[in-house]
Amino acid sequence: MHPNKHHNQHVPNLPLAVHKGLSLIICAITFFYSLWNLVYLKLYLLASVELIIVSFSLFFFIQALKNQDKEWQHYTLVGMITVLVLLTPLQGDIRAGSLYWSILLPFVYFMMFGSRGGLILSLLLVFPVLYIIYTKTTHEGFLPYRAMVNYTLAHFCVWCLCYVYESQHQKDNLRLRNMALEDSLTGLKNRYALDAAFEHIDQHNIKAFMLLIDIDHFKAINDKFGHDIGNQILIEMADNLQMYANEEDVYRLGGEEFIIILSEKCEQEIYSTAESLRCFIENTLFHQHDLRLQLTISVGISRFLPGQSLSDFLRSADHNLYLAKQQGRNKVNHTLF
Ligand SMILES: Nc1nc2c(ncn2[C@@H]2O[C@H](COP(=O)(O)OP(=O)(O)OP(=O)(O)O)[C@@H](O)[C@H]2O)c(=O)[nH]1
Repeated sequence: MHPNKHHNQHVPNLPLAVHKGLSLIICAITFFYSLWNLVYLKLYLLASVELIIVSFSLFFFIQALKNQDKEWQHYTLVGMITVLVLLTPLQGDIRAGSLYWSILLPFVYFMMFGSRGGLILSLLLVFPVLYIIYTKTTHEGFLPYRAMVNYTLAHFCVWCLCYVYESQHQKDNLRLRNMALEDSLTGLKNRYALDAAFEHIDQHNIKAFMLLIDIDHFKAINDKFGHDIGNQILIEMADNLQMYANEEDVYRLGGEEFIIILSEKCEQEIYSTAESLRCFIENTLFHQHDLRLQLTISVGISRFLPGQSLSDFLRSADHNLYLAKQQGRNKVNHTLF
């Protein structure tokens, strides 16, 4: 083990989904209609509303490009599209077919607000659309009623499709996210999850400590008993570490290295926890098939200093771990007091 031999690779933060494309498309289409309504149809109120929407969607697009889009902007954008889609047939002639655009709204709602938000907003949309169909369709041959039934059925089908698709999409996203943050062998959180935890510590200036734990002479176990037994030992070690800390605070960094993040404790408590963990592992027999293995760990502790990067936080723990190994292993090394 050498200090600073790893922990330097940059792990990007996953960006929040932004709807750049949607705001740009809305901007372009609405601009086209605003010119049409202004110049040809002379529908000045509608054209003015459309030009306001053009300006907002352009603004949202620029914000999204800079990854500075806010939640209220998403709501405002969707609100504006809804108003536009409903206002156009009210202002103009329903036979021009502008109400057809309303069939797209459930897609937008589900895309922007997920399955629950999409479901509610799509349901709310039905009432004003039915009102418009009823009031703007000529009352002959049951036309308004036939149009309302057709619209309701079509809307219901789109609604179901969007709901099924978006629910599955959300489940897949959650599963992928968990997979991305989880160590596949031990089920512990991985380095990516550590990045997220560190961001929280850094942002809230939390008094946090890192225990960097390394199994002593693990290579010898692999060499003597094989890689599979080595893997089982790592799993058993992960279980043991979880008994010493909140499950959420234990990470596998890779190989035979683990991390425990402890917060809101004093230096003495941190040292005592690390020391009792070391003793516990030393006195625990690892059971693999008919093998009974006794293992030891070395621990390096670091304290998070405000403004420090994760690499620095890790480097400091790594240095203390290196010293623990130098002192003969089965040791806790720290510079806490
Ligand atoms: N079974 C198994 N072995 C792994 C895994 N990842 C890394 N290793 C092995 O872990 C061993 C780590 O060995 P070293 O870093 O040399 O250190 P060590 O033998 O533990 O000795 P010290 O750390 O100096 O006490 C290497 O043999 C790696 O092949 C894994 O996922 N499964």
